Amino acid sequence: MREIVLVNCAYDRSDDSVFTSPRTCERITGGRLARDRGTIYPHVDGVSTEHSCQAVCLRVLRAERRKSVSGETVLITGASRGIGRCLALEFAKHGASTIILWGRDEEKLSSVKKEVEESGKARCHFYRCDVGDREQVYRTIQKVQEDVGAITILVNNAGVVHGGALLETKDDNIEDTFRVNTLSHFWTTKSVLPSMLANGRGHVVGIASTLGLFPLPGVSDYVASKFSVVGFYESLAAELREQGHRDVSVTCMCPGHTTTDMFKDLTTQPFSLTPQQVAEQTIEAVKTNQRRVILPRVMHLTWILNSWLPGSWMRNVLYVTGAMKDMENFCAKR
Ligand SMILES: NC(=O)C1=CN([C@@H]2O[C@H](COP(=O)(O)OP(=O)(O)OC[C@H]3O[C@@H](n4cnc5c(N)ncnc54)[C@H](OP(=O)(O)O)[C@@H]3O)[C@@H](O)[C@H]2O)C=CC1
Ligand SMILES: CC1=C(/C=C/C(C)=C/C=C/C(C)=C/C=O)C(C)(C)CCC1
Repeated sequence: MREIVLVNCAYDRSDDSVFTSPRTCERITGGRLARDRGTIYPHVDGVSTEHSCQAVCLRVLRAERRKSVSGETVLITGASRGIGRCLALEFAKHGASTIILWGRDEEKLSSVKKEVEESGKARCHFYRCDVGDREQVYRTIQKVQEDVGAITILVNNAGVVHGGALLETKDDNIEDTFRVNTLSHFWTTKSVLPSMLANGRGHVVGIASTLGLFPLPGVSDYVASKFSVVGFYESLAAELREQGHRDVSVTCMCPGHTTTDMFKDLTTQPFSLTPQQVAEQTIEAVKTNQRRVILPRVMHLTWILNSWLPGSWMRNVLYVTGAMKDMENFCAKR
């Protein structure tokens, strides 16, 4: 691990990154750190200020912190299709030794297992598990640990959307949304965390959504479930840090609209992502220990403006871009 002293930096509290100033870093530190000018260091430890620092030295442990996923045992929920399937293939491509797929459709899981095994050297197993059922999650995790051993990377990806205006949404659907999109993250994480802490090695990843940061109309249960899950990862990251467990990391991914089955009726979205892009960025986030990732990056702006500007701003943008019409169609089909 390399230790660098950075001078004249800005610290971004949202993702723990430090930006070095392009001009003054060189002047103050001399030639030694010239190559660090204008660099962004993600996920920096040991920063005690939240503001721009003028000529303040920060001790930064970095670069060699970048980890590899090679040899890891990765459990992915909701891996039968969409983002989960791409995550399985991508982890295999990046050298994970064992991939464990969870879902409810055994036929589809079996076909993803085949794809993973054909794509490289990873071993792959699949288990039928409804993540919305707490007892099933506990039973299945135990079976996985007996069959395969300790899970070192957990990706909570499974999700559902029912959608529709609140008064037209069935109570059962609201409960299902919370069971799958939110509560399941508690059950799976509680099950794998003890072995991660005991082994001093692990990473818990949650696939949340930009809808966990700002709302859209017509999907209030989905939005609320994602806001909750973003809160879960924020709090868990803080808790592990406070307890001194620096070898177990937490990442919360917040992708915007992605071209899978889930929101396939949102047809005219600008800035849509492919599931492959989300999978690639997730692996990059794991390797660089990022706590929260918002995709595409332009959505940072939406999130900030939504907090600062009146609600009518967002409404107008959604009308002008056609996103509101799309949401209406989406709801009408539910
Ligand atoms: N699509 C989008 O625009 C975005 C999606 N996301 C999030 O990404 C994640 C993946 O979504 P995406 O790939 O698009 O969706 P898909 O609908 O394509 O896939 C959802 C996956 O979740 C699984 N799943 C659903 N319910 C359960 C359950 N009760 N138990 C176990 N598995 C279950 C499905 O498996 P099964 O075969 O069992 O149904 C499927 O594998 C979700 O959490 C979603 O909220 C985030 C941002 C944008
Ligand atoms: C807010 C906003 C937009 C729409 C975002 C949408 C429609 C996001 C959908 C996200 C989904 C479906 C997430 C699922 O989890 C635009 C038009 C890009 C312009 C900038 C402001």
